[in-house]
Amino acid sequence: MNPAVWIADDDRAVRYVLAEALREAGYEVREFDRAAAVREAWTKTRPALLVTDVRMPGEDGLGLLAAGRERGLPVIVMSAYTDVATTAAAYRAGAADYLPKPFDLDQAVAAVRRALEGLPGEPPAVAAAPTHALLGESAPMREVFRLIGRVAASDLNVLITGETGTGKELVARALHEESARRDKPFVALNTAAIPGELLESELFGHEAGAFTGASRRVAGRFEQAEGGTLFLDEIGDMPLALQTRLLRVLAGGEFYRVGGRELIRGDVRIVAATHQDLDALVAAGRFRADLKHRLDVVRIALPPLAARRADIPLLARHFLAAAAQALKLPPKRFSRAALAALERRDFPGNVRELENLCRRLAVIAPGAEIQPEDLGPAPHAAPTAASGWTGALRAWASEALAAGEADIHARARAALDRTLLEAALTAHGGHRQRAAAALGLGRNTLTRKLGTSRRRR
Ligand SMILES: Nc1ncnc2c1ncn2[C@@H]1O[C@H](COP(=O)(O)OP(=O)(O)OP(=O)(O)O)[C@@H](O)[C@H]1O
Repeated sequence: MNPAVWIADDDRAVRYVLAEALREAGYEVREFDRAAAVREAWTKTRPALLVTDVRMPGEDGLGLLAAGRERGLPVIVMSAYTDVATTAAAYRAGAADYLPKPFDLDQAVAAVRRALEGLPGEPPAVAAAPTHALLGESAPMREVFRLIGRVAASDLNVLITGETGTGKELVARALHEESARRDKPFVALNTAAIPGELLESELFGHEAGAFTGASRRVAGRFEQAEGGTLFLDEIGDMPLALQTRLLRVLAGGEFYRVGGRELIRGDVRIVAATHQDLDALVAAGRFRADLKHRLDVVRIALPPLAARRADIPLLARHFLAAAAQALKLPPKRFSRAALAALERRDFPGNVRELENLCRRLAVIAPGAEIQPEDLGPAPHAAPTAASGWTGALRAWASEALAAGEADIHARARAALDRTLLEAALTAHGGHRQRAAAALGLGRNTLTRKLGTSRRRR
């Protein structure tokens, strides 16, 4: 006999399309419009799987989820209300899967098939809903929330990828706050912001006298994060020697402080992030493949803001209100036209750039309602091949190529970085964070580039 799948949803249209798709896939389907009807039915017979909506009149789907789990039933939860907290709550309560509405029917059928193939492990204890400010309603962000909810409770290492300013650190925090480790520390270490020679002692700590200037024992980030989560930002910038060391620690779960003899056992979940293409770094021999495998167990790819423009109004309103509150300024709002203009605008610095613009507007926009003209000129489009400096660059490259010079690309990049950075630092009185924001770079990226361009000089 075909496995029986029950669907509970007060929306007839959803029940209908889902039921049809599942029947077509060979399942025996029964439909229910409320939780009470399901409860009554399973006193007589039980399905192989229950798919339930969250919001229904009367008892909600999370109640059914709990009751279903008590009966050992796999339960898939679906909802139009997707945020990290509800998604994670559903997983914590033992949902086999979570389908954000509107969902793709193939995706729903695949989820049913997966859930019937194997029950998830025992659900971890349910805790109070944590708070964090990861916003988004667009389809790609819903998918991100789903992934966070799904993997937060597991202890798997996660690799977060995405351009600068897309929210990688926020995702790392959300993973921590939604996990059983939430009462333990979340410790972040930016690999790019710390000189290579200091990184080892930053990570693993050191004993007094381990090196010149080490006057007392210092705990490293690994120790500080004990029982919690260690967020390694810009992991692609980690020097190779340290990658080897980190790999050993991850494999063995033990380490020594620098200059120390005491073996320390650590229980730390690693969440790493990079804006670089780690696979390309591996191919280029700049990142250890075995370390990548350790870190890249689950990958969460954050889309650039350009791939989720629908979220711009929501984010902009939030940032504007938050800035007004933080700076104790009278609240302002965006006119419709201003929001529409923002939605069309390019933000190479992603959410961070949008946030900075909103802060600026909270302070400088003249009226209570922000108009399109208050937004200021859009960031300049990249110059075309015919215009000024690319013409000069082309001439330079042709010459260098003709002369058979080496490292042309690296030298050109170094010169490009240096020129942009110097211009931005001059324009912003040497203030790194402002210079970075003006260029559409994260502060970390700027720090890294400053290091690189200084070394090359
Ligand atoms: N989805 C979001 N909702 C609300 N705020 C966000 C969101 N994404 C990013 N932000 C805000 O944008 C800023 C940049 O985010 P974050 O530092 O997490 O980015 P990042 O990808 O780690 O950047 P970098 O690679 O430069 O370190 C932060 O102030 C963060 O709070």
